[in-house]
Amino acid sequence: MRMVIAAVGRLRQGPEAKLIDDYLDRHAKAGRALGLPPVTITEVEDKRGGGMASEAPLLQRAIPEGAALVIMDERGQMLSSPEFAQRIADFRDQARDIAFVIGGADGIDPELRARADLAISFGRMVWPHMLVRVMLTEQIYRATTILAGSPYHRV
Ligand SMILES: C[S@@+](CC[C@H](N)C(=O)[O-])C[C@H]1O[C@@H](n2cnc3c(N)ncnc32)[C@H](O)[C@@H]1O
Repeated sequence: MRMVIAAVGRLRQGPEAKLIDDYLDRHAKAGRALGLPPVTITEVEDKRGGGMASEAPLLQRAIPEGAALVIMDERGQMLSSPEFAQRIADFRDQARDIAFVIGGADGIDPELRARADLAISFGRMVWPHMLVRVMLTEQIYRATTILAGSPYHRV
């Protein structure tokens, strides 16, 4: 199984990168016993500024074939953290890779959105894509702790 984040934009060193590294490191350690692999991030950038239509094939290349496609989209479903954890466990139990996709300034191309197995919203407000990356990695780590039964997540 593979877990990847395919994201538009390059993240420079800074507080967001530190948080992401920390959550992914913690997920990698906690996920081992649960059959969850480390998460890798592939960043894509269309240097000609062609927007979501040009970004879509670059994102597509970063998505493993047959992977469950989970897009981050403010129009998506608002899941609780335990529900999110369960969706990850379900994909794992179906032996599917998981590809989380975060769009750029214009969002995610409609064709890619239409193919998503799951669209997740972090609320109806639009967040900067770098913060969505931080929030997503935290929720992946939180999901791992929920599946492990460890006390990081408290209701
Ligand atoms: C600056 S936003 C682009 C928003 C754009 N107006 C759209 O139609 O999607 C960049 C990316 O961050 C993610 N994002 C932003 N706000 C979000 C939210 N509330 N929930 C989930 N993902 C979000 C999405 O992947 C989005 O493509």
